[in-house]
Amino acid sequence: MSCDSVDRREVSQTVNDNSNGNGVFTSSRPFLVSQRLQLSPNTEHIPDNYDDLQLEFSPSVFRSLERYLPPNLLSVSRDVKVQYIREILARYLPEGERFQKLRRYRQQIISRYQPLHRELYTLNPGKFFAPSFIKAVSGNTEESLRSIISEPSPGIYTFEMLQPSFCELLLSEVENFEKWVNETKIKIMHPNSMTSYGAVLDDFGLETMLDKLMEDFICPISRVFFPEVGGFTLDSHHGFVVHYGKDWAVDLGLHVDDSEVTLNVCLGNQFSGGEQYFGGIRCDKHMNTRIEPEETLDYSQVPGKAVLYHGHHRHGARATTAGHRINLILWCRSSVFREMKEYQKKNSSWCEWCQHEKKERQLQSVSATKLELFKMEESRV
Ligand SMILES: O=C(O)CCC(=O)C(=O)O
Ligand SMILES: [Fe+2]
Repeated sequence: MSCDSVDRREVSQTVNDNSNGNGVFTSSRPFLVSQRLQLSPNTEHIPDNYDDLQLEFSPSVFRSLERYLPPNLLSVSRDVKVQYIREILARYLPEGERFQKLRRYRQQIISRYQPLHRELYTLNPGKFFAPSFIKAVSGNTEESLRSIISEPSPGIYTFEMLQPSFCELLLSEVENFEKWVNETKIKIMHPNSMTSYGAVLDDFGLETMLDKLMEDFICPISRVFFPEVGGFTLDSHHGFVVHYGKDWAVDLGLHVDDSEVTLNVCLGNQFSGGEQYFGGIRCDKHMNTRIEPEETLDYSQVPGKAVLYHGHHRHGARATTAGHRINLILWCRSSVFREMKEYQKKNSSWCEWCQHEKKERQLQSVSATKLELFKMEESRV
């Protein structure tokens, strides 16, 4: 089942790059603030005109909200502003209405788009996955999974997953879809507010296949490695591809995903650079805290190979310096976990900063108690 559609908040929450304390993770992309409006308008700014666009809210709403955009977004293209403002406005639509809208949007695309490789639309493990991956998941034990999984840094799991022939087919399907979008001039939604270069696979018919992939192949892994965020109850996803290179995005700033667990698989092609970097797991409250040296990891993308991580494991992508890199991303969510509001708790068991603060508090309290005891001893002597 997929109810990602109800929740089109697939906006990565971005971390202010300057606040990580080491200055390594800078990015040339403009999306370096959380997706919010400013408290007061920039009265000097002259907004764009939105009259020619068919939008679900009046053009005047876009014009007036534009003045409230974060300063670094005031000068980006109108398309990017539209996307940003639309996603903020969508939060105010009743949930049912949002769901209907997304269903209609998908229906419109699916009824018009002719898939190139129909065999991609039904999950076929033998054709899609590496035999070692199928064997490990069918084993369904921590031991069988660990036999194919590496953990280059705590909480980051990598493994061979997709067959080269599947990657090629999916790349060709995405290319075909994007060509069709260009030809028909249909307006499609970007994967999220940080990523304008890419396509949402769920929007053109791959939702059911990806749902099955998550349920049958990712859940068994996240059940073992991510129980703290409901890894055994993943029940919806947001699936998309992202493009990097000269004609696409260059890099991606440090951020967390709107997911409990994220699967990221490189599909190809030939490229240099584009490493994914990581900087520790943080809850919303501690997103801007510094990265500890032991939390950093640079992971080089290899076609067919997957990386699986906690959605709040901060990460970004280094510049793809040559060629074209395309990755398949699956943001996996658990409605049970979200319902429990576990991630809004004061102290998240999985946030490394919350745990660090908790330890500090315990140490302080032990020292204070010791000091008091010492004072009492002193006064008795
Ligand atoms: O560049 C990548 O592979 C990571 C993309 C990513 O983190 C995202 O789209 O949320
Ligand atoms: Fe991400």
